Amino acid sequence: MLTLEAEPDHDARPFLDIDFSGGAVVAISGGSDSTALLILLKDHFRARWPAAKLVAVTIDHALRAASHDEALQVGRLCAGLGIEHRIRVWDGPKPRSGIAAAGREARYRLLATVAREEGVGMVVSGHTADDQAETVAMRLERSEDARGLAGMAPATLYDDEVWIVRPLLRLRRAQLRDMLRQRGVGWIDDPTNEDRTYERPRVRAALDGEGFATAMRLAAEAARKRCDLGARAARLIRRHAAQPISGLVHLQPAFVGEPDREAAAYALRLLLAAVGGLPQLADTERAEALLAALAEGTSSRATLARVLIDARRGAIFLLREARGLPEPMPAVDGFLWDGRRRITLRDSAGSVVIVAAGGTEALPATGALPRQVPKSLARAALAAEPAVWRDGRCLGRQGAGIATVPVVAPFARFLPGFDLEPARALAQLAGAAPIPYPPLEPSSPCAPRR
Ligand SMILES: Nc1ncnc2c1ncn2[C@@H]1O[C@H](COP(=O)(O)OP(=O)(O)OP(=O)(O)O)[C@@H](O)[C@H]1O
Repeated sequence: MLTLEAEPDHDARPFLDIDFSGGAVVAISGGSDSTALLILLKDHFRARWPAAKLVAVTIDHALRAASHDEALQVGRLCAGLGIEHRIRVWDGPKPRSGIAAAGREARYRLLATVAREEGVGMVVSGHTADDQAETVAMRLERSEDARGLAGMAPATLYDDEVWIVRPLLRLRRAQLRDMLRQRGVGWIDDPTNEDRTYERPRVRAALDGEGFATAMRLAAEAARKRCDLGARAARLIRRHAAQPISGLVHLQPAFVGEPDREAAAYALRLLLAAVGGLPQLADTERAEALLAALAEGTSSRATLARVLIDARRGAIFLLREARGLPEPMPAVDGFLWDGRRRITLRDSAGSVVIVAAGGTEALPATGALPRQVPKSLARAALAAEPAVWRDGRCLGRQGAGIATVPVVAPFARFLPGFDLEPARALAQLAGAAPIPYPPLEPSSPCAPRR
């Protein structure tokens, strides 16, 4: 049996550092890994968290004829174990290409919805070391950004609210299958897992023992590096960045002279993504080139990753560029507006309200602007902010029971635990709600200092 730099007893007790007091939703497809997860969790809850809620959920992707019956089969397994089981069907339109990614997105959305309905803050998934090694191998092949080589995080915050926890990331699939066989529990083999027209099954088939060990070693190194770099960048953001008015970030010129160049470039990539409202960080080379240009200290204007960078004597400003802003649209609860704001409806039933860019009406009187903020930039930044309109009248940032709540753009949908420190710094900068702690003990990889 292969163990992976395991902490003592980790393999035998994968749930040891997880706080289940708030209960858990178990994501179970019926495959071997999630079936093993369910069995092990059931034991763990009985022994350690007898009063906590455990609910199993199967998503029927409705892509194969057998999926409905398989979901019912999982329901019977759960009934035998005395665990509540829910089935949710992905019944939206299915894209022709990118079906795996769309399915994953729908799955997390449906799982998180059940967690909210059940009043549980955590979804537990059965991702294993095999899944992790495959993920890293695929990212290596695509020569993605080095931070992606960290693979899947032990805990990822979804939609600012629900933690997706992956306790089996250091266990091998073969170990789990052995355990199931010993207990006489069967599982469902999804034919898609063997279908080599898909990338993952191809990578899986090609990954031998050595490839597996290499991928896991790379992942561990990349995770350490990503946490460390993130913490250094977070310090620079806290030290040098401020948001004098909504949508406008002010960077002190000393930022570009910071000796930790790697952290400064990373901080700039994070800031650009946050201001531009993008889920992915700006390109490293371009961010480094921008940093070098800014370090020359001359007045300049540039755009990168939907952000206008305005450097002038004594200040650098970042604001969302005016191009490509969302069209006016009806307000929908939970909608991520331009990647930067979450629309929340409190009590606006029935009223037709449009959220559109163009909040210049919200511009404070010139006297109220902080001294270092040029009026033209303030105006441009506020024009790229959302505003609530009703019957042709602008109600400002909020009104008619609608609020446009700031979120940390690169992490608004998925915040991998590796990135908690920079996400916290960006949340503070944007005036977003503080990011909740993961349900992990502080000794876990990337659990933040409290
Ligand atoms: N249809 C589904 N319903 C609920 N959870 C799912 C579903 N598909 C995947 N998951 C969750 O995501 C994890 C990883 O997904 P992946 O596609 O690798 O699993 P799988 O091959 O379908 O099944 P398993 O991981 O159980 O062997 C699963 O272990 C499970 O926790």
